[in-house]
Amino acid sequence: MSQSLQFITPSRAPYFTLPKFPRRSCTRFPVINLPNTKRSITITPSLSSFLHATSSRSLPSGNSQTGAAGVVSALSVGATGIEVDAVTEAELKENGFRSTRRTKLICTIGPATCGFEQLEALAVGGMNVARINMCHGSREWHQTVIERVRRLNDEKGFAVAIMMDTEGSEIHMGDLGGAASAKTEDGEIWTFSVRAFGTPRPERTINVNYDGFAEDVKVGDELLVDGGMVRFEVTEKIGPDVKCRCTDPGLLLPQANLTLWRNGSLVSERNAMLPTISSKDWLDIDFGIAEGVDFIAISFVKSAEVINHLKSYIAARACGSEIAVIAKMESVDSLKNLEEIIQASDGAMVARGDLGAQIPLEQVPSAQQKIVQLCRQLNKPVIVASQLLESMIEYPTPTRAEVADVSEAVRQRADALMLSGESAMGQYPEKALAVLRSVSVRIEKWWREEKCHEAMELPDVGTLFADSISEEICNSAAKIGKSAFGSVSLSH
Ligand SMILES: Nc1ncnc2c1ncn2[C@@H]1O[C@H](COP(=O)(O)OP(=O)(O)OP(=O)(O)O)[C@@H](O)[C@H]1O
Ligand SMILES: CC(=O)C(=O)O
Ligand SMILES: [K+]
Ligand SMILES: [Mg+2]
Repeated sequence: MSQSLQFITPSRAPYFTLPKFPRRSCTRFPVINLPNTKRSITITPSLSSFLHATSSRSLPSGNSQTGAAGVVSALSVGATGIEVDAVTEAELKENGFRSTRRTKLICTIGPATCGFEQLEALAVGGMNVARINMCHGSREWHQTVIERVRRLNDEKGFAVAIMMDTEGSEIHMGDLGGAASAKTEDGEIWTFSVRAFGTPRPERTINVNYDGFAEDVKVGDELLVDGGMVRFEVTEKIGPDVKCRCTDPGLLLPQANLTLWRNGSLVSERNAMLPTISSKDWLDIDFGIAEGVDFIAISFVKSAEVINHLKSYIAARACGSEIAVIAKMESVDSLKNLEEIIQASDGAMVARGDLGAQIPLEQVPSAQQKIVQLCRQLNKPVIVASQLLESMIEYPTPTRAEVADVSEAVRQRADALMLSGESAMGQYPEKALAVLRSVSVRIEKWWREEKCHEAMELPDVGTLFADSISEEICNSAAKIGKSAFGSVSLSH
């Protein structure tokens, strides 16, 4: 943690800091002049990409001198210079200290972005974290991606972290016999089955990973694929085969999640007993620990217990490791136990894709607002994920509604925004990232200038008497700053 952040809130972890930075070697950059400050400082690429933006949240607005000083001190200041990564350095050179973006950007890496040059283009475009989703691809495939990201960091001065996302044991489809997707039409009958199909597989058949599937479903149930992107009605059960009629057509993607609804309620039968971390997930976690990933995101978290268990496991397996555990909020259970899960985790993700299949879609925005706000109050980083720029999988420009959605997440002060299909298999990954970046920077500027960011009351966090005094001094300093400059985040 940087000194300035300790100065701002001595008893708190910085509000924007994800706890771990990717390992990389430190290459010294030449001395440069920073336009806003006229100060000559040495910039070194570093692991502090998450730190510097934290500070911009706490800066008084409308005073570049104070702002610059705040940022300078909030960066990791080594004996010989300030540590920033290559992207921040470019931003600083171009626009000065006030330009530094605080909203971090996460890109899911898939076939569209796994090449070294493609990864480099994303890093140049502002990717702070590369996410690998263990639902897809082999461990060897993921290992190659990790190795390329590390090489980018080492050779080119980036500070891109790696997040590994577990598959989880929720019910999902198998692959599509090698096909990238399968189109369904209204009224078509498809068979969902736990049987293994030979090749070539019969037409319109889908494997399901959960043995109890045929027993759990009832004729008349609604089957939602991929958070409701495609819908079926169960029409018949024949042994292990479940025949379904397509009611909302769309594209089926490999490994897509399946959710059952009956009479307007989510069905959780025996699948509710499946462990949050499956045996395959544990092997993936061992892989992640061995590869030294920076974050492990746990899918379909139901309670704090699983987070505590995983944290103990990591501590025992990787002594001294700082792998951060992110709880993915994508189930009804996670919403019921929100506070205890967030408290136990190092950060949370609003995983709106699957969440939208477990609660009515119209409740997703309020769930997002609640999770983001609670994370802010509990001082945990929070990621808003899924369908931020869904149309950009196919088109080079976003819809106005998507831009408004991204803006709202930034205005709520989400710490990070995540691309999924847009960067994993879309046609315009770099353009989608550029939209996230420009919208983030614009909204941050807007709230600084118009002083319109979300007000926030934080609970007292000083546990010791000395902590409470320090906290009070900081709050008072922030209030003085606020009256002088009009806008200071009292929170940090
Ligand atoms: N490593 C990969 N290999 C192949 N395709 C991938 C890979 N990662 C992602 N994809 C594709 O991108 C799509 C969106 O990725 P995303 O990570 O959101 O997956 P998902 O299946 O929706 O699961 P989750 O709920 O965990 O996000 C996937 O459905 C898949 O088609
Ligand atoms: C990211 C994720 O897992 C979801 O939105 O479902
Ligand atoms: K996943
Ligand atoms: Mg999910």
